Amino acid sequence: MVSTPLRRPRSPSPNGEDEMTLPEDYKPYVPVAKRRAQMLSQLGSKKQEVKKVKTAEELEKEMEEELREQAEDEERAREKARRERTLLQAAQEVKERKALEDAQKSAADKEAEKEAILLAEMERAQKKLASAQELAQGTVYTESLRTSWRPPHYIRNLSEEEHQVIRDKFHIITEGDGIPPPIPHFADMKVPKPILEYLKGKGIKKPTPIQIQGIPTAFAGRDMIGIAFTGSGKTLAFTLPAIMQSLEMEAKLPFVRGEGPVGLIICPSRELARQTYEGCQAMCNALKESGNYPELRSLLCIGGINMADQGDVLNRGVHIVVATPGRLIDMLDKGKLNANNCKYLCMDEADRMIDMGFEEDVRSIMSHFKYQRQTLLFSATMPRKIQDFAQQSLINPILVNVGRAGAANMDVIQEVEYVKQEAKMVYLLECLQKTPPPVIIFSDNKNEVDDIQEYLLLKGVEAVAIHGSKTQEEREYAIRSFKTGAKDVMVASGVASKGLDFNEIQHVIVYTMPKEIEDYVHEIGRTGRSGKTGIATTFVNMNTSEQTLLDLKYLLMEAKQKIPEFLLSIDDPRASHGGALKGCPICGGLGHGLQDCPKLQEEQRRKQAANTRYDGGGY
Ligand SMILES: Nc1ncnc2c1ncn2[C@@H]1O[C@H](COP(=O)(O)OP(=O)(O)OP(=O)(O)O)[C@@H](O)[C@H]1O
Repeated sequence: MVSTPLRRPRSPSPNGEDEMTLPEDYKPYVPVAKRRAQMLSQLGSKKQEVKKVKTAEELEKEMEEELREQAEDEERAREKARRERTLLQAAQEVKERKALEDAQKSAADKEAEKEAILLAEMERAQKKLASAQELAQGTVYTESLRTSWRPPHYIRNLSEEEHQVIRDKFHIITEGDGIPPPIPHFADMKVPKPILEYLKGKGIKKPTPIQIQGIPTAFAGRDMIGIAFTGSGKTLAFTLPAIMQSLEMEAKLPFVRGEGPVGLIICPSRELARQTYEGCQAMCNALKESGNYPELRSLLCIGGINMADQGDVLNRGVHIVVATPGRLIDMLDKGKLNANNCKYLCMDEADRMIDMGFEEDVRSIMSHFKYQRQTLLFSATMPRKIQDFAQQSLINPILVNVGRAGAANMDVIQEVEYVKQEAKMVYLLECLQKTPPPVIIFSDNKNEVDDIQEYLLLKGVEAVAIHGSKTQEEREYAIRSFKTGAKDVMVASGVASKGLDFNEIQHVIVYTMPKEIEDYVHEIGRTGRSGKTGIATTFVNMNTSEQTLLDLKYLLMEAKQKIPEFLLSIDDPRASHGGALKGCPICGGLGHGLQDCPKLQEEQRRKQAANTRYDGGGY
């Protein structure tokens, strides 16, 4: 309750002017010296009056005492005022600090709001991914595809809690409804024996975490988003289900000319497609050679090769097609292939596919489907765009995630070194001594790739080079000679070698740090594969942007790597906003927010360039 202060009525001022009202007990201030003088003069007169009662000395003493007490009272009052002032000041400081924090908090909130608007816009910009027929007929699938595969009895009998214990043990994170159980042994997945034998021969005896959860999920016919770090065995997790589906279909009714494929695997690069195709074909061969299974035929469908060479496969019906988008669309448009029987669609490196502008191509491929298919997206990173993409093309999907999307492989020892631009080439030679071959050197600049190769050749190092401007033959020669060990070093542009699985790379040298941390994760991921440890050395210098360095710093921290002093000293402007830092929703980088995402900026730049070209009448 608030009490109303009592106010005394004022008597009007005699001169009519407004006077300040003084309290009744008001005493004007008289300095100590003046009071002492007044008292002494009073004392003089009092001395005579009380002469008979008290001696002058006694009176003087009394006065002194009184004065001392007054002085002490004053000092106490001053002290009280001082204390009040300090308290007031402290309260003011607290108030100011709170106001500042509030302002910062609202800045962070504003940022989050902006991000939400941007993301919503991006979502709206994407159309539903479906075939022309489905769109025209308004077909909406609500249930996953059914397959005849079931986990073995003893696994089905385990409780959900027991399944979760296995997931936790292997750091598998899942999201979705009715998630199939994780299965930690290939044999329990009911994988055909000849394939098990083949895998064993390649040293693949136990499934990796992404395979433990991913293979049963795919075998059960569920749509899925598979996220796992580089080199964690994603390829097997999506080729094996394609083979199983093909076996099931072939067993029902053997494929004849013009039929198929059952499984379609799309990769962003020719090299990656070839590698996936070879792995797939090897498993099909193992089945056929066992004599107990029908022949399954796979087809490689990429630019730069003569499709007539695979005419035999096309003539007899094809079960699995591994393709790059451009050549696949060409084949579908020309009617050399059709998706009428296709039940299984997988996009490897889906994030890269979208980055490389294949989104429209994927839409175009989707438009060839007549019936529901099982769709899988695999990626080492999980930008927001993939989540949106999945939402538009997957039905009741399951997310299988091993480790944070975009995190680096923990089996890679990451060493970051500050090397001046002009010293890089010479230092590279020294750096090559760190490990025996094979070694991969990355640079995002094609000219730099050529320069490095030339320099190494001059220095007597057996090096090959690969980048986007090389011919198909040159690229294939480089990969072949490096894979077989004929060449010790491969100098590569990041794009040309994404997802490639080379044998036991000892050392990756990131000669020029890529702008996008995702690319860096892919590059260093060429080593430290299938559980082996590898080394990655990265050169940074003044040319590396602070934001990239910040992304790198957080990535190193997350992977519990040694952080060089110069990285430690970089402050994160967002850290002052307080609260935990969340990764960029676009690329997963930990050192920046959505608005500073280099990926988003690159995309906007591309769009702008395309618009400018269009406006300029270039088409
Ligand atoms: N269960 C396993 N046990 C041991 N090695 C395996 C297993 N599964 C796959 N591998 C091997 O691990 C290597 C990496 O596998 P893979 O290429 O599928 O990785 P990835 O996750 O696709 O990597 P990236 O994201 O870089 O493409 C391959 O040589 C593969 O033969």
